[in-house]
Amino acid sequence: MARVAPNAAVAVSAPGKVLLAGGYLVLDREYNGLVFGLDARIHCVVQDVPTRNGVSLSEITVRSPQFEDAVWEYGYTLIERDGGMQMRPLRIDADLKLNRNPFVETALCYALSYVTTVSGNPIITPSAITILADNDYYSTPSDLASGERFHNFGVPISKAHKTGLGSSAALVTSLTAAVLAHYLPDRIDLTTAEGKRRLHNLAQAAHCAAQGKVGSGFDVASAVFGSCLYRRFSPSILASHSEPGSPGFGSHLRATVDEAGTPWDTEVLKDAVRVPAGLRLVMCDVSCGSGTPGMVRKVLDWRKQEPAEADRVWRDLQAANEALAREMRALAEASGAEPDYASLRLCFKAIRKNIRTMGEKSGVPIEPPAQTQLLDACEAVQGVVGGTVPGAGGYDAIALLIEDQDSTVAELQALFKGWEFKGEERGGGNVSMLGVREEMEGVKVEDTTPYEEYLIV
Ligand SMILES: Nc1ncnc2c1ncn2[C@@H]1O[C@H](COP(=O)(O)OP(=O)(O)OP(=O)(O)O)[C@@H](O)[C@H]1O
Ligand SMILES: C[C@@](O)(CCOP(=O)(O)O)CC(=O)O
Repeated sequence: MARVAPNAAVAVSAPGKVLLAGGYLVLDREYNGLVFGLDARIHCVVQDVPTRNGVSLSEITVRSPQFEDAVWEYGYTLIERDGGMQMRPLRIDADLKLNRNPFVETALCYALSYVTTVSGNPIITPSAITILADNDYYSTPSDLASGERFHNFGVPISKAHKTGLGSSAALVTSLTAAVLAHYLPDRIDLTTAEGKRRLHNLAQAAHCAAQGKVGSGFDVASAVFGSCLYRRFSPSILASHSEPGSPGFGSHLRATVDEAGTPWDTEVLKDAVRVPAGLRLVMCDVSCGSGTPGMVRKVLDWRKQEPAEADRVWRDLQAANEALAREMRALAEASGAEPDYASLRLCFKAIRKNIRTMGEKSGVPIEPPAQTQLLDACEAVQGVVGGTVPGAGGYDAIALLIEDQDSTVAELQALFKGWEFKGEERGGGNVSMLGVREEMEGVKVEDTTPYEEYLIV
């Protein structure tokens, strides 16, 4: 039987995200979210492992060399009755504990199950996969003295400080894309709309399975398509998906990904999202204690209890979010005259006001007073147009739209240097600017040369 013919080595990268507007709303298909890709990417390189003396073991090794103990070795077996590909973790540490990475394991299981079903060929050749993450996922520029392209953090991933850029979605997307490009070079083209759509569907299915719940998927969508106005898929598309290993999983997955039965109703509007020339996004990491657990559940519980009041808040916030997207696009398309950011400022004010209402009414600190003070202070800086608590909000981050000039960045840095969180039980935190900005493009097939020094040869 012929083997699935791989490319010798392929590299793919996918961007991180910020949900500038639309947190909570985007969980409901009635509403949408304004999501920006960020220029912090996760890169995956798949290399063919040559067979020795004609003998090849069915093994795939995945390494994430920036972290300690970040090697995952898998044996893979095709399960009978079309059950898909089973990944068996092989490496066991001294305490007989398996060091598992559910995102890597599930993404591989889904991608290889899809590859074997599409190619009709059960034989997958062994490979070595390297994951490389841009440093901003786990640090700020001032944390790093080395200036190394891919910093060695010297800790296990579980101990790394996450900055909230959506590492798991970017990882699942780039890993899935790299496996598809490696094993199905003639059957999927990630530069086409159709190829991206299949990648999106497969990565959403794997990401939901790995995290054990069907979220809105805005992070996977922006990892695939880049910045966009996003309307989620109906959760029913994935809610009743069969389990890997169960009879028919392979065909079911293929039908879902290729939209053989039900088409996916995801809406990704790329043209609706622009950043006007002369402006940029800035992300700031706030370490002011940890976020409140269960924020999403509490907000949704309140919405269920008070549907009429919640609908008003949802509608007002949606209108404010749409106005922001519209205004940014209008400014991007306007030419000539000196730009006037007055309406854009009002859009941010309206979003923040509605978010605070949502937080007060549901009893969840979405834009808590500490973040209100910080955002107000940022908005008073010359060149700052406006800001939000992105995504689910809380104490973790702020996102700002600013004039793209060094003086504004320097003034913000100075503000953050002396910033103290006051008047809350969560004192002692600090604020730092990440080295990232918006990125319009999603998944990219990359040249492998820049990664070579990090690969096992
Ligand atoms: N560089 C990496 N190498 C291997 N696995 C990684 C890497 N980065 C992230 N992961 C996987 O993703 C998990 C983190 O996912 P999680 O959803 O908790 O964070 P996140 O996606 O960064 O969150 P957020 O949506 O708040 O930004 C890690 O525990 C690990 O399994
Ligand atoms: C609250 C929510 O709408 C956004 C969460 O965003 P983030 O993980 O905080 O960036 C949840 C979701 O969309 O899955």
